[in-house]
Amino acid sequence: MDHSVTSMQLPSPAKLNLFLHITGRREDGYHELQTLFQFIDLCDTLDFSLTRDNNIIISPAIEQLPTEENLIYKAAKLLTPFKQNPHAGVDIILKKQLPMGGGIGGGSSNAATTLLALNTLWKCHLSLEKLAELGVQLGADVPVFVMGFAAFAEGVGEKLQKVTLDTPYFLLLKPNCHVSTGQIFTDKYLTRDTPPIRISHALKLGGHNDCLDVVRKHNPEVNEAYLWLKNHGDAKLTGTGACLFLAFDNVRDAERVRLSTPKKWQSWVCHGCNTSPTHDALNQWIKQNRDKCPK
Ligand SMILES: C[C@](O)(CO)[C@H](O)COP(=O)(O)OP(=O)(O)OC[C@H]1O[C@@H](n2ccc(N)nc2=O)[C@H](O)[C@@H]1O
Ligand SMILES: Nc1ncnc2c1ncn2[C@@H]1O[C@H](COP(=O)(O)OP(=O)(O)OP(=O)(O)O)[C@@H](O)[C@H]1O
Repeated sequence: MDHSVTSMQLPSPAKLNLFLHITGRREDGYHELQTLFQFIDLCDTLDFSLTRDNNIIISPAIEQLPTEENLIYKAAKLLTPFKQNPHAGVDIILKKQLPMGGGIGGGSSNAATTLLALNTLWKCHLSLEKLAELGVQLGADVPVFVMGFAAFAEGVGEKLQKVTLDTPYFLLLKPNCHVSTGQIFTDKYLTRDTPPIRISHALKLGGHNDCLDVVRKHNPEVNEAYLWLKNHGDAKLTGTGACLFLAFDNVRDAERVRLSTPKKWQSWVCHGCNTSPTHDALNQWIKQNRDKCPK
């Protein structure tokens, strides 16, 4: 078989929460949210190569993370009951660029990219909706990466309405610390009763991040970076942090502020997107391989 149809390289982008309101708490402890998700063109890359040995191999390993806990592995495992060929396996090479514990959803994105790639390579023929339903077991942020459109989200982040947003440039800052999502969501002082808003309100007026004060309290580095970034505009926290971001109309202004960023913090200039780069690349792959793929 042509090698191109047995392998696939896909980007795995980060997301930003342009705002994050916590509107309630469910009985299982999870929080009801309202958020606006946008993708950015800052990405990990995943290379998938089909094998015939029924194994899931991921390299290089992520430091201090056993393979069985890697969300890429868990996503591949979730799809194994749906493989057309029970002997099909996969070798996956992960080129990691996204910082972990940054609130930009790198792990969830890797899981979604794996679901999308293997659904095609293993010919599972599952719909995006079914993949999102499987993916939410791995993390609240997986469905938006599976669906691949910028979205107003409710529930725990899985009830998605497609939106079209402005696509500014962002300066993204990663303070030198790792925020535990679980710790933020269990803090007794977290605001959990922001009144729900309508999507029209969200699109017109935006919102705030209810996690910001609690994250700043637990993480002095985030506080310091927030105060620094605020001097340059409307600084925001994504998810439960640690990353902060600021929107710009043009790339020059974003680069100018980045140049003055204290070197102790990682920083990137990136572009907001309404479609996930994973979907753009997957659609391209499908177009190129349509005639070569046996049904
Ligand atoms: C904060 C966001 O990034 C916003 O997009 C997500 O809601 C978090 O998604 P995530 O990192 O995929 O989070 P998960 O792995 O599902 O959950 C981590 C922990 O955070 C808490 N958690 C998470 C999401 C949520 N809506 N309510 C919660 O209370 C739970 O204690 C959970 O054990
Ligand atoms: N493939 C993966 N890439 C990154 N992290 C992973 C992966 N698999 C499992 N993890 C675990 O998930 C944790 C959170 O990683 P992730 O990059 O998704 O953080 P995050 O950006 O804060 O996510 P979120 O915005 O969803 O809270 C990591 O600390 C790591 O232990």
